[in-house]
Amino acid sequence: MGEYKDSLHEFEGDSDFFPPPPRHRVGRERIHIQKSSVCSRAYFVVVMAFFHLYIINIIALLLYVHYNTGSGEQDVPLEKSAGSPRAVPAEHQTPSSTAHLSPEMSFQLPRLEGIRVGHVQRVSIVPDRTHNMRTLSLKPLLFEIPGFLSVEESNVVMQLAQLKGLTHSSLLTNPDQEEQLTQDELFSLLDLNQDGLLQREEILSLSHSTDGSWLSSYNLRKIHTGLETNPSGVLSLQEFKRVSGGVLRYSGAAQGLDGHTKVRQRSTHTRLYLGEGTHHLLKSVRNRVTRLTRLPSSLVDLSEAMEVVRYEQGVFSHAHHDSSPTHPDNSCTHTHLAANTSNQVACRYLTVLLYLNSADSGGETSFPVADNRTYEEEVLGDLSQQYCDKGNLKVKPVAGTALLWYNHLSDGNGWVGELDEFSLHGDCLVTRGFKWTGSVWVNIDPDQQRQERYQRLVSWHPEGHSKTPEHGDFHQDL
Ligand SMILES: O=C(O)CCC(=O)C(=O)O
Ligand SMILES: [Fe+2]
Repeated sequence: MGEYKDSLHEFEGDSDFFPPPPRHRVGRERIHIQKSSVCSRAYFVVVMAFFHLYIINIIALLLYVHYNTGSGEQDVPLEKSAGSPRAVPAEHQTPSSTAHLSPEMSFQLPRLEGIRVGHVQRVSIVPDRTHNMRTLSLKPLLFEIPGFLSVEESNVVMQLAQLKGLTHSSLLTNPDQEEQLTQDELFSLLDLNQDGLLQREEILSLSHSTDGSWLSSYNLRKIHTGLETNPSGVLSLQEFKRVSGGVLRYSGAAQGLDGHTKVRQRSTHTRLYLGEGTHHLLKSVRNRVTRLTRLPSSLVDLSEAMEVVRYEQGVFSHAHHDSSPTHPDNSCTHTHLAANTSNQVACRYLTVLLYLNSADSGGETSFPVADNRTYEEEVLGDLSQQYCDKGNLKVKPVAGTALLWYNHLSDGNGWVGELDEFSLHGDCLVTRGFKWTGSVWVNIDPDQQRQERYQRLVSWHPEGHSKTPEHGDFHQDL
């Protein structure tokens, strides 16, 4: 402190040394002007700096909002171009626009974002209007789109299905076929990867067979318990026969809830082709699915035909997955032409389920483990109808509403990854009236190269040009 004072005094002394500035007005003003110009320059620099920062912030904010809400992108379908998805304005998209995957490009499948449960985003699936899409769950990634079809359009789809003719699934037409599947055959059906052993994933995923029959919860539990208590954690054919103890039956008419197989009964179905040459409404359904999912149209175009199902009162199906676990030994039913393996499984990357009417009562679609992280422990034993009462999420059928969910996770590189076990779902008992649905499955092989080989194969043309695939015959009778 003392030092400070001294130096201060020194300074004061020094200042006395200099003659005081002339005490006239002009001099004082000049000094004043110099000071204020320095101040205003500094002030100007600071203000400009803040102004620039402000502008930069605004630009950054606008960019953030643009890219995070997908504004502009939300309303357009994606088409593949030069190796990356490119936004194509809705009005430029034609029903025949195709986006072919090419082997030299590492294409990434666009995937919708759920953000959070209850989040609503606007989507454009038909020109000149938008729809609300609500996130129902994140695991599985599941959305609801009311008004995907108008009520009139839904009626037309039901009429088209009736015109085509609705049939019972082949195994169910003859109740005498009940005992026709032996345990060996059933084992072979369950053994998805055909390695001669039943793994837990196989039992979890294949409670659903391609013929529309379902294993009962009783049988599933029995097999699962046998598998869990087996030290090896898998079941050979002999072990399978031992644990299933002869009571196992696979197909046939319903046998009540006494623990035996109960199958989807009194439901009839047909397939409606969505490709070129079909009814314009069905082509429009395909285009809406393409625009909603933002997948390349070639993937949607080459997918299986829409399945229309009519459920009568008293009908339900057990919980199941629409797709199959990814396994190198499996080939997808849709791409097996381009594969060497003999084991074919359904590869359905996503499902778009259309409610064609509002069932009078019951008939909800239940996702028993949606967003439930404790599912492993509690669900498998409850794959019977109880999943309806206990299910985490139940969606009531409303005419024209569509559900979209992903049956597979992403593999982290923008392609199809593991089966999402949380996509387990089933339809609850229709307690009054009828229920009509249309299921559109987009088939994508988890093996990207095989998918590409397949697409090259089906779009091959004798003149050497790859053309829009003419696959009418190919899919007509799926
Ligand atoms: O009808 C439903 O609610 C679900 C139908 C379904 O899951 C299916 O057909 O795979
Ligand atoms: Fe399903």
